[in-house]
This record gives sequence, C-alpha cells and structure tokens, in this order.
Amino acid sequence: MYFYGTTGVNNNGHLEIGGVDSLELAKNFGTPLYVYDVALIRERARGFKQAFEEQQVRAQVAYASKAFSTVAMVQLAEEEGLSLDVVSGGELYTAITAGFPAERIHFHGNNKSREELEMALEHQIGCIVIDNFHEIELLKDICSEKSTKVNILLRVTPGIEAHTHDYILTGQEDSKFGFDLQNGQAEEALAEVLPYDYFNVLGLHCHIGSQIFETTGFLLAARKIVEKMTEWKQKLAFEAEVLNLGGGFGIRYTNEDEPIPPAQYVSAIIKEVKLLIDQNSLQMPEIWIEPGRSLVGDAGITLYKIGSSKDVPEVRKYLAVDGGMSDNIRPALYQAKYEAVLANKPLAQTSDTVSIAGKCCESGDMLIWDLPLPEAGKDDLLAVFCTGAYGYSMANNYNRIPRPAVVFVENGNATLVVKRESYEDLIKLDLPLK
Ligand SMILES: Cc1ncc(COP(=O)(O)O)c(C=O)c1O
Ligand SMILES: N[C@@H](CCCC[NH3+])C(=O)O
Repeated sequence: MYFYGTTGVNNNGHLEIGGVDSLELAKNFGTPLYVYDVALIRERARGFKQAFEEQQVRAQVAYASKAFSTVAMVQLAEEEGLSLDVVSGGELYTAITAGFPAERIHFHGNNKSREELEMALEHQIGCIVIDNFHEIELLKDICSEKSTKVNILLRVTPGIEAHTHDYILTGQEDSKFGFDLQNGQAEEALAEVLPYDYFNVLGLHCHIGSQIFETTGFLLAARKIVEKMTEWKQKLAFEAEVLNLGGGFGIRYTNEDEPIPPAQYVSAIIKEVKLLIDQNSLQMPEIWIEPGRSLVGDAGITLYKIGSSKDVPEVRKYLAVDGGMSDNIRPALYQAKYEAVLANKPLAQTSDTVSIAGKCCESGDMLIWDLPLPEAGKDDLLAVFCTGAYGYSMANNYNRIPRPAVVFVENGNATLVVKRESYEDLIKLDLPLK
C-alpha cells in the first residue's frame, strides 16, 4: 500500500488525511468529496522553489492553475510565493478574486478572446503568452487602442515527441499550440512583435506535454530553443530575458509510474541551459516553469460511498460509487489508472478483485478496473488516491450530477473551500419555456 504526504492509518484503523479521520470528513461534508492534503501541496511547492535556489538561478515557479483552480487554491499558491498560469478569463477571474498579485499572473491559451485580453490588460497582469498570429494582431489592436504596454512571451513549438498519452502531448510539430520553431513561423512571429512599441518581448515559452517522467524531452526542447536564440541574437538582435519551459512533470498514480523528484528535473534543466547559454555566449535568462499536476495531483483524494454491486459470474464484480466520470473524467478520457483503498478499513487483507463503476449512464464510466480490495459493499467508504489534478477542474454535470465539495485538511483541521453543488445550482441558469 502506498500513502502520500500526511495520509496514513489512525488508531481507529481508519484512513486519516492531514490529521483528520476520513470517516469524519465523509460524515461532515458528504460524499463524493475531494480532500486535499495542504501540507503536501506546500511541500511540493517548496521542493520546486528550493531546487531553483540551490541552482542559484533567477526563476519563477508558476502554478498551472488549470490543474485545480479555486479561490482557496490560488490563495495557497500565493502563500507559497508561486506565480500563476491562467488559461482563460475564468481562471483569471478566479485569481483576481482571490487577490493574487496581478504582476505574477501569466496568461496562456490558443484562442484568447478580445474580452479576455482586455481583462488581462485592465488588471495589468505579468505577461501574456502569445500563441499565434491572430493573437498578435488582436493584442496589437487592443494595446494601441488603450495606449498600454504589455509584457509578452512567445509560445514556440519545438517539435518534441514526449513519451506520454497522445491527448496530452503538446510540443510536437503537429500541435494546435504555438509558433513552430523549425518551419520559420516562430522567427516570423518574433520579427513581427519586436519592433512594436507596445510590446515588451520578455522571452520564449514552450510546453512539451504532461505526465512526463524523463528529463530528455525538456533538455531537447531547451537545446532547440537556445539554438534559435543564438540565431536570433545575430539576425534580430534579440536576447531572451525569460525562458519558460512549461510544466508536465510526472507523478505517481500507481506503481507503474516512477516519477523523479522535482529537484532532479530542475537541476538537469538548469545544467543544460547554462551549458548551452555559455557555449553560445548568450545572457542567462530567468527560468520559469509551470507545474500543475506535480503540485496538487498526489495531494488530492476522493472519498466515495459504495452503493450497488453486480456480479457477472466468472467474469467480474462491479462495485458502484456515488460519483464517477462527472468528478473524474480522466479514466474515460485517457485510460488513466488509480489506486484506492477502503477508508474504513485500509489495512484489511485484500481478498477480492473488483471493478469500480461510476453512477453515470455510460458504460465507459469506470473509475478503476480490477482493483484488489478486502470484502466490500454497501456503505463502505472508498478512497481513490491522487485525484488532485484535473479532477475537480474537469468535473462536469453529466446526468445533472452536482459537483462534489472540496475540503482542505491540515494539522487536524478541515476547511470547506468549495461547497457541494445543489440541485438549485444545477438549474440556476435555466429559463422556462414560458
Ligand atoms: C502551457 C501549459 N503549462 C503548464 C501545464 C501544466 O501541466 P502539468 O499539469 O502536466 O504540469 C500545461 C498543461 O499541460 C500547459 O498546457
Ligand atoms: N487534463 C490533462 C492534461 C492536460 C493538461 C493541460 N495542457 C490530464 O488530466 O492529464
């Protein structure tokens, strides 16, 4: 059995997270329930920051808030001195409402609207990561209309195939994101933004994908970008002040995953960039990264109550929980795998192999196939580990299932940070026919 962070078994023989009994959490806040181990998020954030400090380079660690964006989470990121990556007006609004310092917000997206860009400028956020030619024109238009100067990064696509699920690859040539580095698009874009008075071109950005376990892809991306930076110093008199290498650092979901510690990614990246920069006589840029999953993923646990079960003799036993693809779409979307235990008896001997079904009207709504469990059934509490990233943030109302509440636990205290959706919430935007 593998426990993350402060998760363990207490004297009652129950699963405990952040010093709080999981059965108490289920009783007080209901199920399904997303529970976050705040100490573990802090540990992960400090791990990345410290890794840069050890390398003695100027750096920013920006939390990619798409992984899990709520007011409380953004405030926690602020407490830990992180910067913030947002990718929509909604994430930006959340950050601003949470009181996050605007100058530490970076705005991403491959199709930002005029309204979203105007909002970003209005709040004077730290920088806009320009993704395409359409956006250059749009932003030029807005900046000149408002006589406002803005910091920008250019997102480039380095042509790297990282080893991960196809749907979460982003750095390969055939990608919807960014200016292609190899075919001249990136250079064309840079030549277009550099002379424009309202743009302060800080540097370059790339993100090669998500749930990556090796440093190779990051190093290759850095190499390809620094090669171009060397050319662009000659051709365009451009030297990047910032090199943002994105997020994508992998985490452990099951024992098939073997992540490396944050410090190892960081030191490998910094070593490579320093070497390349020295070889090419460039100035060392500030290094930015954007971890999402690796900051919050393993700090999240979802608690579900088990309800019905079904035996298909000689084939399998299904146990159904009170949530499913509406609160965790990752198994259906990416065949993602998870581990789980019974929170009311986590140490009991496993005696059965069961498959955990959700409650949505969809055969593909399966959370875990072939999970070893002790004898389990109605009213047992199932704890699914590692649901902190892209669980709540990709939750949906399929079958009009209300989204679960979110609770932060730390030092024996539980704090409700997102209320459970009610049926009233579900129809609050509906208008009657007459
Ligand atoms: C531009 C960008 N930055 C950062 C991230 C965060 O990725 P991860 O959660 O894998 O660290 C993503 C998502 O893949 C992204 O698209
Ligand atoms: N949402 C995805 C990853 C995509 C990250 C955003 N570019 C996941 O759950 O793994």
